[in-house]
Amino acid sequence: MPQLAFANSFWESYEALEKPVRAGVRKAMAKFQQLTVPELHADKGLHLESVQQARDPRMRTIRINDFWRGVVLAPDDGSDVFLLVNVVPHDDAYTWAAKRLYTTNSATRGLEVRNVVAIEQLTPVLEKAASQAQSLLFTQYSDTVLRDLGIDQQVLRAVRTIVDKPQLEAFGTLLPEDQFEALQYLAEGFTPDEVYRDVVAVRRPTDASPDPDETLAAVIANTTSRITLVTGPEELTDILEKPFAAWRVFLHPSQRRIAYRTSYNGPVQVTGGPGTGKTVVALHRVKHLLSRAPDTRILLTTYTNALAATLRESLSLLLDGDESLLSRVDVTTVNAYAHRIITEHGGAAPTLIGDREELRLWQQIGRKLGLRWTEQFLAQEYRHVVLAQDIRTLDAYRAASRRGRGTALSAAQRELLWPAVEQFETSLRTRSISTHLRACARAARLLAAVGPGYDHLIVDEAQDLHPAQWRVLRGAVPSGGDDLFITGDPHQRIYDSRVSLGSLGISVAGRTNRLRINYRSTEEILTWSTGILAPVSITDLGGEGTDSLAGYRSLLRGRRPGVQGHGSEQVEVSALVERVQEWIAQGVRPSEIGICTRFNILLDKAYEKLSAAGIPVVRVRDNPGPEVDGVRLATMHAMKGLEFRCVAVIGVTLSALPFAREVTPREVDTLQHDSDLLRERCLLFVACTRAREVLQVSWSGRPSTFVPEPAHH
Ligand SMILES: Nc1ncnc2c1ncn2[C@@H]1O[C@H](COP(=O)(O)OP(=O)(O)OP(=O)(O)O)[C@@H](O)[C@H]1O
Repeated sequence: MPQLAFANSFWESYEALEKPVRAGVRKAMAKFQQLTVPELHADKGLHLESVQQARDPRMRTIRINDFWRGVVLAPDDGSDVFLLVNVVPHDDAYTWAAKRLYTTNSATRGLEVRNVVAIEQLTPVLEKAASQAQSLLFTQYSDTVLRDLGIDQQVLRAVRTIVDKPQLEAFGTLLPEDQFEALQYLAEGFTPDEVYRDVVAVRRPTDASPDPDETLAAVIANTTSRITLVTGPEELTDILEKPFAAWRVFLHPSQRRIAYRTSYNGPVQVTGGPGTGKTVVALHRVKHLLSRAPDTRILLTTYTNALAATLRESLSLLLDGDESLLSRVDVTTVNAYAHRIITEHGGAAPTLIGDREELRLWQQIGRKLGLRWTEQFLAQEYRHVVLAQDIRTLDAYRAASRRGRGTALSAAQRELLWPAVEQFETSLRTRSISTHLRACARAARLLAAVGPGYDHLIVDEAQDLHPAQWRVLRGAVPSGGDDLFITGDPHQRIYDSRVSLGSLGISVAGRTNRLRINYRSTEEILTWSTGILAPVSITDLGGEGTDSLAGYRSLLRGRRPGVQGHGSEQVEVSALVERVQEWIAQGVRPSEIGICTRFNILLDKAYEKLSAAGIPVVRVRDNPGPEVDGVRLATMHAMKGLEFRCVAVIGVTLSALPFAREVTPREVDTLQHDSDLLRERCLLFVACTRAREVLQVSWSGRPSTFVPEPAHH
């Protein structure tokens, strides 16, 4: 019986097909599993036919319905794996197929495809242009170096014409995949050795010796990063019927290398810009760790309840709903975990209060003690010094470093301030209430006494955790190999937390990894959004150095973000309604549209106007499941970790971002002032990077100064 394999180029077209066409694809595919090779060739319905003047003699098309044809690579070497590469409208199928050539990469031994006709046509033209060019992108690498990385003769000739990175990217869709990727890495400044390690070695089978008789089946088996092989009928049904989540199967080698490394001898850190697949890598790491021992217990944490719910769903998808595996993983937020520890080991858990109530309490205490400091200052001192360092006595407070705080406090002032801390804590205790962070501090102490409850801990969205929360996490697993796997992006810090992981006993030295390819957004969205952060520098995840988005890129292309000012808020909201109607008319499902604002007030207005126009709307904070219809509305904070095909960020006005009330005045504390401003800026960055295909940013009156030039005038 022949076997069937799917190239990732197929999924992109399959996902966009209408239901009846998909059913046609399934039916056609099933035949490949039922018929013998001669029967396949003879089957009238399938109508497997060769493509005239095809550059690759193995190209065939099959009938899906009157309008659609599948493009198949058929083995001609006696092996029996057929590769389904695309689904294309009838008239285009032959031209598409005729131009493509599949070859084996000499270094990775994987199957790659190129648009051979286009490369032939373009190269002479580009050679002419290149002879005039000031400099060329790959001059510093010899032919031998490039050949060792798998670059073949035709590509080499093309490579010698490439002037700069944009030209390389433009060429990208024509070039064989592995070769293109090796070139991209070189263009990013990686050394040939690094490229060999990260792109070639990870794919190359260990026993790969040049074998001229290698069959198509063998080469397909080498190409796990781009091709899925389907063996049985159930597997076929399964793969074609489930919503296709590419990330379940096609990890980028840089992702795979991190997620499936057998073991690490301590905490691991994975960073990368928005949409680079950090969460995906975290999920695959869970899968790997589960497979290593039959009784390991894993804790997977994230920042919000909504994200925890999504993580649970994704994990179930990745583990095929296998309860024996899922039952060994707890997915929760750090705060919820702390709460559980307190109820399990410390008796009744306190009622938790929010920031506003906390400030009110500090205000009362400050007044009662006649202190000159504002309630903000007291709350920040408590958060960034007392809780951050787990300080419990005046002596400890006297000796404490106040690094990161912008105003000095003399010994006398500390003595004056400390009674406020004591009163605050007493007041919480007597009323059986607590702040989230103080509850975490308590949970960390309890954990230290009872000992860790898990073997491995995976932490997603790590950039916003406070030292008190890190102490809880540190206590949840024993120190040692594969204890902590930490993913996060310091560019997305939107809460006021600063940590030094090293000082919390979490050393990731020698175990840091960075992801650079964005799988979520188009390059246009990414470039524009990155502009928001251009003027600032960002402290890295561990709190010791700085981080950057160098080399961060997307392979997706689309429209440039729409950036628009309006005369009034009312006009802005009306424009929003029209835009959403347009998107829906274009076939975008309401649940694939996200709308966000800095404040709930504007969000409520948008809610009303959209509902009045008959558009279904739901609020993200109500945790609508994926099956619930309706445009998603959220504040920028609640957008963390989510993604939508179309995103409208509205109300990006001068007075909303930065929001003055959330920014500590410079004269109260300069460092806090700067960090508050940065946090507001990151908030806009987070909001904009939720968009997959379309981003629309708007304001009324004057725009926020965070909106990158030239839109901002
Ligand atoms: N190897 C892959 N192949 C295809 N899609 C991928 C791959 N890796 C990630 N994705 C997709 O890219 C999107 C972003 O992934 P993910 O949410 O893991 O990124 P992230 O780095 O955690 O983002 P953020 O920091 O913005 O929360 C998701 O839609 C995910 O399914």
